[in-house]
Amino acid sequence: MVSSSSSLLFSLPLCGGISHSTRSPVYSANLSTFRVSEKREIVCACMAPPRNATDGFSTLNINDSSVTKIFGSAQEPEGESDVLIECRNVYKSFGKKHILKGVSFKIRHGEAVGIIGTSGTGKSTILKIIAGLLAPDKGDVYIRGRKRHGLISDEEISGLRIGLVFQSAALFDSLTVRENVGFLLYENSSMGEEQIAELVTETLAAVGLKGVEDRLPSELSGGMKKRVALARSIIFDNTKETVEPEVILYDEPTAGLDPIASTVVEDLIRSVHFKGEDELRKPGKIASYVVVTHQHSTIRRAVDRLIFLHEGKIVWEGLTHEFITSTNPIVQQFASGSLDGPIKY
Ligand SMILES: Nc1ncnc2c1ncn2[C@@H]1O[C@H](COP(=O)(O)OP(=O)(O)OP(=O)(O)O)[C@@H](O)[C@H]1O
Repeated sequence: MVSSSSSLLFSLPLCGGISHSTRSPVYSANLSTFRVSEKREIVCACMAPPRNATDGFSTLNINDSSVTKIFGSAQEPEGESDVLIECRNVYKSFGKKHILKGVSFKIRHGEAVGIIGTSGTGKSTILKIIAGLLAPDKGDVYIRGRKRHGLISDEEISGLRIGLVFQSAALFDSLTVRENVGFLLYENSSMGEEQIAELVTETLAAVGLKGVEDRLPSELSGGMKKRVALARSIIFDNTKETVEPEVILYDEPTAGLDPIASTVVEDLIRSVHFKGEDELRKPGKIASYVVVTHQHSTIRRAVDRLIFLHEGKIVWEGLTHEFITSTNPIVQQFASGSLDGPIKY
C-alpha cells in the first residue's frame, strides 16, 4: 500500500533494491517502499535494463516549426521510438469521486510538458500514476513501450528513471543537505562516501548552491530547499557505464515562491534539461520533464507544450504560445481568470 504526501520527493533508480544502512530513515521490509520518520511512505521507481541514453531516440526539437504541426493539430507524429511515457485511457476514482475519466497522452524524449487545469481536477494524481505511486483503476501506463503492471516495484524493468519532485521540497529534516541529495546513492550505489560527497557538491553547484552541504533543511530558505530537492532529483550514479534517460515530474515547483524566486526555479528546471545549460555551464541531464502548475510565469517560461485537464479529461493540448490565443472557452476562461465561462466554482 502506498501513501504519498506533499512532504516527499522522489527520484529513483532502484536497480537491485535498497540495502539497509545506518544512514537510512526507518523503512519497511518492502524494498520498493520505505517509511520516513515513521510518518510517511515513499515508493520509488524505475530500472533496467540500462540502455544508452541516446539509443533509439530521435531528439525532438521543440523550437522546430514542424513540431507546431505535430502538437498544434491532431496529426500523429511518425514513429514511436521517442515516446518515453504513455498514459492510455487512464481512469482513477477515490471512493465515489471519479477523478480521471479516460486520460491519454504521450511524453516524448526531449519534451518539456506542462499539465494545467483547475484545482482538484487530478493533475497531481496523474503525476503519481506516471511515477508508479498510484495505480490506475482502468487504462495503462507504458514506460518506453512496456506496460507497467500495478505500482512501481523493484522488479520493474523500464530503462527509464522517473523522478517526482513534490510541491514542498520534501527534504528529510534530520539529514544534512549532503545526506538528502546523496540519499539514493548512499543507499543504492557502490560509490564510496567521498565520491558521493564530491558528486553532491557538483550537483548542488549545478543548481546554484555552494557551501550548504552540512546544513540542515531548517537552515535553508524556501527557494534553497527547492533547489536542494531539484539537486536530489537529478543526481545519479555516474560510475555506471550506461545511463538511462531520466524524466522528472514537478508538482507545482513554484507554488508559494515570490515572482523572482519563481523565475529562478523556472530557469533551473530549463537548465537541467539536456537542451539547457546548468549553472556549471554543462548541458543538463534530464531527457524530458512534466510540470504541474497554476503559475502563468511557469507556463510561459518552463514548458513548451501544454495539456489541459478538466473534469477528468484532456480538453485541450497545444504549444505554450497557442494557449493565450486559443479560442477554446475553457482555456480562455482559465487564461484570463474570469468568473464567467464554462468552469464553475
Ligand atoms: N489519496 C486520495 N484519497 C482520496 N481522495 C484523493 C486522494 N488523492 C487525491 N484525492 C482527491 O482527488 C482530487 C484530485 O486531486 P489532485 O491532487 O490530483 O488534484 P489537482 O488537480 O492536483 O489539484 P490542485 O491543483 O488543487 O493541487 C481531489 O478532489 C482530491 O481531494
